[in-house]
Amino acid sequence: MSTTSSTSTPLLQVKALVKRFGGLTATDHATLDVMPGEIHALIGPNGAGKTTLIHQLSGTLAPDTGDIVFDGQSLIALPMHARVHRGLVRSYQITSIFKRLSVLDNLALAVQARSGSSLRFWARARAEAQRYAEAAEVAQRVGLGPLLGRTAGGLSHGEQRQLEVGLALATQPRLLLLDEPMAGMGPDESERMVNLLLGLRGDMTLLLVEHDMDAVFRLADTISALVFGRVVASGTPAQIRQNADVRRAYLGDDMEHAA
Ligand SMILES: Nc1ncnc2c1ncn2[C@@H]1O[C@H](COP(=O)(O)OP(=O)(O)OP(=O)(O)O)[C@@H](O)[C@H]1O
Repeated sequence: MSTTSSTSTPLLQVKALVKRFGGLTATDHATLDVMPGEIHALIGPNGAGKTTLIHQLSGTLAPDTGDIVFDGQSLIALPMHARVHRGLVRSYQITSIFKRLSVLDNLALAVQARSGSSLRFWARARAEAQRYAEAAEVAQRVGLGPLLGRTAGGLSHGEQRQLEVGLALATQPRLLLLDEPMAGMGPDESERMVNLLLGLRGDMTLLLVEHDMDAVFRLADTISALVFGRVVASGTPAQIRQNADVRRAYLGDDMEHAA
């Protein structure tokens, strides 16, 4: 895994991505840079093309034109698993929750999926102990430390979303893509997720799509706003709050409330 990126070089460069569905242009020369170690939020009104953009980054959708450069290399020709191998991971794209298994077993399986199991017999027991230790560490990071033995299917909605982030973390991403991590959460669950994501800042790079503006403005180092498939602004939360195009797109509503 390369660690050559300097802080002034973007980890991810999204270059003029165009994706059309028939007559509809869902992403229209979408362009943005994600810097290493930052929390970058992608916002935009409903139907702006946020999910379509994330799908193109993860490799589930191929753009019509444009480029995606990760750590200096184009990913455009690479399938999803090869992007994951390079460290570009979308939460719950690799592993989904096994509801009848425990939190710890779920995470241990995700660690195993990353590390493979081509070891000789005599080394397997030690590897398994290491896997479970790492799984327990990940559980701690996502706030599920006290729930290691709990069956995943019995977790609350918010806890299951925490586990999904944990499953992605177990693959040791360099850049983690999160599509609406706060969706369907109550205030307490959202607060826990915000704190969880703040705890990851610096250790990895996060690109998240989120409608909860309070969460976005608390979390993000950089915000990019997508309107009709175009990135109309990219900047600090203060810059985005003041941006006329962004305010127009939201008709002032959510922006006014975002602290
Ligand atoms: N597979 C598809 N086929 C046809 N049109 C699609 C497809 N996927 C998305 N679209 C359209 O592309 C546009 C962008 O959709 P997308 O889901 O990316 O927006 P979004 O910003 O994520 O919206 P939301 O915030 O509501 O989730 C929408 O008009 C949507 O209807």
